[in-house]
Amino acid sequence: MPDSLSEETLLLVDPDHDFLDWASKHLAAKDLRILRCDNAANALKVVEKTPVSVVIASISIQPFDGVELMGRILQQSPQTLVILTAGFPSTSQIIEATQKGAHDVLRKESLAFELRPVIESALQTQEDRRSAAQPEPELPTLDGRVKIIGVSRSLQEVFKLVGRVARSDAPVLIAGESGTGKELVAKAVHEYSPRRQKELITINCGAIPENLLESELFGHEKGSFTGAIARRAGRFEQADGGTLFLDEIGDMPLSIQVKLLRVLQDGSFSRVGANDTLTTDVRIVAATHKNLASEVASGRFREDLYYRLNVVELRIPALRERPEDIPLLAEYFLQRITKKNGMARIRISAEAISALQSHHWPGNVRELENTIARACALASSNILLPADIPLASAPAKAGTRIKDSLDQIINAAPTGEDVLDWSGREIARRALERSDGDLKEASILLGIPSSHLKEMLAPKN
Ligand SMILES: Nc1ncnc2c1ncn2[C@@H]1O[C@H](COP(=O)(O)OP(=O)(O)OP(=O)(O)O)[C@@H](O)[C@H]1O
Repeated sequence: MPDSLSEETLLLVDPDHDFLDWASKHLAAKDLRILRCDNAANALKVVEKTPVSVVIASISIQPFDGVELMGRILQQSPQTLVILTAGFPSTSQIIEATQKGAHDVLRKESLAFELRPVIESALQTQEDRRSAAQPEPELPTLDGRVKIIGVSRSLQEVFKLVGRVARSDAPVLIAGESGTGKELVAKAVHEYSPRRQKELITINCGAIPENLLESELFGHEKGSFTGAIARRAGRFEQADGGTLFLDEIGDMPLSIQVKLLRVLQDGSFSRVGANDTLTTDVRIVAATHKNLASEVASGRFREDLYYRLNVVELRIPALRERPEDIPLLAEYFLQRITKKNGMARIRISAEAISALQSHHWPGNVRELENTIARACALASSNILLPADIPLASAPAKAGTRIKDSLDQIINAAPTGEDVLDWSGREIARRALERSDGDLKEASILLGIPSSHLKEMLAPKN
């Protein structure tokens, strides 16, 4: 350890004595005092008596767990940095621990490489903070419900960021390819925020025609346009006190971007056809699969709005960049799909997992979910082998099948109808039929968002 980190006290809390021995040796340095405890009650007594700079504690310590230990330590010593460790921290453990003030949450198995640099940087943070340290505000107890699977480092960093930003009102911009889980992350931001008792309203800016989007967002007065038969509140009013999730913000027309900017600046807006100004208290979470900076450069997105929205950016990595998430995601979808359909348990072979991990996944997690759903439907035994998994990079035979299906669709289109409109509607209708009318299920089957499916089903003029 560098000299600048001298005269610090580090407390290791873990039930495993071998780990305590290893970590004490591994971190030993001149002028670094290392204390150790194998239970939480004693650790608390140590912190009561001795100023401790950094605590590194196992989440599964006894007689109360590491998260509770951290809460009690931070109550009496808000300056202390607490790092929690767990064999396999769950999404909610990471978010909650970070939100309740953990400096970091680490997987046990990565400690051999990470422990020393993490402690060094924590001690450095302590030095930097020493003069101006402010206690973290106490946070309400949270019980998030959204289930997000992810063990990759990159996704766990996203969870930590969610934990940090959820409690503020700052706008959040979630970026990532289609199907990476942007909507799930938006839900997590809401569910872990103090606004969670109020509504999370979602609107897909790309799926609503420009002339309707304004009234959808801001509401309208009776008679303000043909079809406005009654006064109607918009999404901004409905979401008052809660969160408004603007999906596909990159598709929002420029005329509406100006109005959104006004709400972001001072919380005010007017219904379509009204002169008076209303105010609202809404937290904005926006998402896009587009590169908004290039949309700004090409004049399709307002620069001032971009900076207003991009106060906190959460970037969700593509699935192909985090193949280590695939085994757990596949298992999660398998269990969910078989349970939902009352099917017997289906397992997945190691070879099939390898095949999934080497696929490119242009449709990301949605495509994986869809692939597992199809594999379950077609499975000939209770174990999925590579041959049971229909991946898109399939051989030429698949191309022939697609051509045959296309010929069938084109031949079946009624004369006088636009074949593209008709076939889109037909595909959507068949998927819905196969899913017993369940829109969500049908959208998974096709690998498209349900808002697109709704659009495909709508009759065209
Ligand atoms: N980490 C994850 N854990 C569990 N399910 C996930 C995860 N990521 C995505 N999913 C599932 O994948 C599907 C697509 O996710 P979601 O709709 O949040 O993606 P998106 O990025 O918003 O997509 P789009 O840009 O097309 O709207 C959903 O069914 C969601 O539940």
